[in-house]
Amino acid sequence: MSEPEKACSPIVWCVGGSDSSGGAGITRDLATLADLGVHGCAIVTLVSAQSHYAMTSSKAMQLSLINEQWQVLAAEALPLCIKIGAIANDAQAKVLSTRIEMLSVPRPLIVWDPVLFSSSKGALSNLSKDVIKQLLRVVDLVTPNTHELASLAGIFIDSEIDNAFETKSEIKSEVKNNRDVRHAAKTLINSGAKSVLVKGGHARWQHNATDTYFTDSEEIAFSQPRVHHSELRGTGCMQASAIAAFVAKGYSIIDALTLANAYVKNVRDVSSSSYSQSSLTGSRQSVPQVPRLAGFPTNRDAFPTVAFIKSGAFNSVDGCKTESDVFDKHHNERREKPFLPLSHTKRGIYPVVDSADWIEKLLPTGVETIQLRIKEDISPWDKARISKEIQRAVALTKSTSCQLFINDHWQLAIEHGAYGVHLGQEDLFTADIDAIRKAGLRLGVSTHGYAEIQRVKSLAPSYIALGHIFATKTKDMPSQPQGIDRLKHYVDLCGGIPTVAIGGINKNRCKAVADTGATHIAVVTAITEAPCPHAAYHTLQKEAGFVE
Ligand SMILES: Cc1ncc(COP(=O)(O)OP(=O)(O)O)c(N)n1
Ligand SMILES: Cc1ncsc1CCOP(=O)(O)O
Ligand SMILES: [Mg+2]
Repeated sequence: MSEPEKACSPIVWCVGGSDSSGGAGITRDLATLADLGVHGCAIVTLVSAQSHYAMTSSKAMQLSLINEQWQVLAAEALPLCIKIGAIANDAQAKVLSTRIEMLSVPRPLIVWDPVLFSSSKGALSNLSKDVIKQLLRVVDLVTPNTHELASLAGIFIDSEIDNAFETKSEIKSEVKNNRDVRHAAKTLINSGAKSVLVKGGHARWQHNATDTYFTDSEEIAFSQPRVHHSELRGTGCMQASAIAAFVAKGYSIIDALTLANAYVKNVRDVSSSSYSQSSLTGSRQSVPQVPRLAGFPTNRDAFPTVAFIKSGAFNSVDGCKTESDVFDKHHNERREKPFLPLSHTKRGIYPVVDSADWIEKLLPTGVETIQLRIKEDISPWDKARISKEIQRAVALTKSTSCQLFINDHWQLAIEHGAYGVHLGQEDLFTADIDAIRKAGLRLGVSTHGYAEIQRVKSLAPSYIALGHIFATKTKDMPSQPQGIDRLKHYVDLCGGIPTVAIGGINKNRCKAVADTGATHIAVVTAITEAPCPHAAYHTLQKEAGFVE
């Protein structure tokens, strides 16, 4: 399948050093951006002479040249994202920090891959603690590996050695397990960093390779099976550039992190397969592994497992001693115990309504799936009344073949023996998922993009809802409408788990939605605001091609 959006290329600036081997640095950044359909501009900070195995020298660009590169680009067009890699010295870092601070709002998202050493083993950067602190505070996302994280956190943790060391690489905090990762990342956040993505490639203590994203309120883990003997250089550059590329293409930051993770996995895979082939034909020793391009990730197996972790969650997961245990447990356990599948395999329109009366009204249409969505913030409902309404809805559908999902109120759905429960992302932190499964109820879960889909797949639910596809006036949505192209990708990513498309779908749009392969189409106003709801239901069924 091709990439979803192919409008004119968005722009990303790359600030960093050249690597003569092409394996890393700004050369790799630009190749990554081009591979993902983004136009890359370059602000070169240093020129390095390096091969895949060694770096012989590196020379910093003059400040005037850094300034001139920035100015000439800014005069033309500001980018949607700026990716920063190696910075040669304090003077350069100060210029960059000042320039970033001067950008007008809304400013580009700034991603800093804090490269200190080249993967071909040589120092690239010699920054003092003060400029590192300043940089950390002006950028939006910093993407250290665990060694770089230790160095960065050490700056803030170890205040007594303040004057004893000149360079940040000499100041280390301990990062030997996931607890240390979390502590060090939190140190950066508490010291003013807006968000940190700690890459797990060097975290040998983890069973999987888990990248963890921290903000002051979130912690999200992206896990892939660990690759043990990769000789590929420049993966950090690729990942940070890919994040910048996906943000520039309009993806949310967590979707950009998910897509970039999948992208790097694909680059690793294609590069290592061509590398092993070259070893069959020639002497492997003399052939360095060079990165190949992989394009927009569309293959399901490239995508990481995603876990959203609430503060304190680690203490409440049985038998888990470390955070990585939690990720593994989360992944494996849910996969082993899927929710019951939907009883009806036929595709259909799925009305979402706010009362048992509506259900009674729509049942004669022969509707096969329906949802009771009572929102206390929209109209005054007390618990007793909600309970009665759910009880009545269950009674109405019991002797029919209609599958009734209850939105939000999972305890009452269990208590009254509903067919299923529909939960939102926030509900997943609080609802007792095991209790719903054990009670034999089906589960549907809302998602709004790649990261949430990957999160929810681990639960093996009865369906995954994908929204909102078009603008809707029924609900204030914090996310952007997804559109048809992305919906197609999401349906594919769900890999056979039934899907429900929702949001702004009406009779004119339901054919395009159905053509994506979404199993069901959920609608509120297309039915509840129609002059004749029965006729509206049948028209939607027909327009979607669900009936002749
Ligand atoms: C089929 C379907 N998809 C999505 C939603 C939205 O559910 P949720 O995220 O729980 O938000 P609220 O509906 O509770 O506002 C849904 N209800 N049904
Ligand atoms: C509950 C909900 N969740 C995502 S969009 C939506 C509302 C869909 O309503 P409509 O079909 O009227 O756009
Ligand atoms: Mg809900």
